Amino acid sequence: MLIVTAAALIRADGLILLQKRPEGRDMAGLWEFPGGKLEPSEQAEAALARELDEELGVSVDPQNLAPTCFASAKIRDKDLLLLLYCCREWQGTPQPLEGQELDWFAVKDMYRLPMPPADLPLIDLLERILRD
Ligand SMILES: Nc1nc2c([nH]c(=O)n2[C@@H]2O[C@H](COP(=O)(O)OP(=O)(O)OP(=O)(O)O)[C@@H](O)[C@H]2O)c(=O)[nH]1
Repeated sequence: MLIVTAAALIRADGLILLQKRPEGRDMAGLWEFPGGKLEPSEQAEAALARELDEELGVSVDPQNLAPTCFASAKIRDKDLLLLLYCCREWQGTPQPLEGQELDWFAVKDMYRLPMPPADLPLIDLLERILRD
């Protein structure tokens, strides 16, 4: 089972940061939430804070990562568990440190973006959670 943590970084105006997977990588061209796989015996929030630092150069206190929703999917015969956290407080301005494109989106605009199949149920859940 592959466990992946991902973050919806939510700006004061409500827009959420997504990154576009660069050419040459698996699922290139798809927009995804920043994050990545857990390393062996790594704690989930610590892993996500590490990924956000590596990918975007932002510093996040794991306490500011709010568990929000999850999705499970099969990717090339591997079972993936995708854990989505919301985060409204971080230090630094997100930078595309891995050659990815970055942009901010309203949740309702994510439906028309090409995203990994595992993310589709997350958008729906996220929209409902942020509305309530
Ligand atoms: N970060 C992130 N990964 C996602 C999302 N949706 C989704 O299916 N994934 C998948 O979860 C896995 C995350 O792995 P990763 O980012 O650590 O690794 P990678 O495939 O980019 O590269 P790597 O294996 O060389 O480290 C990838 O297979 C990715 O396609 C998402 O919204 N955010």
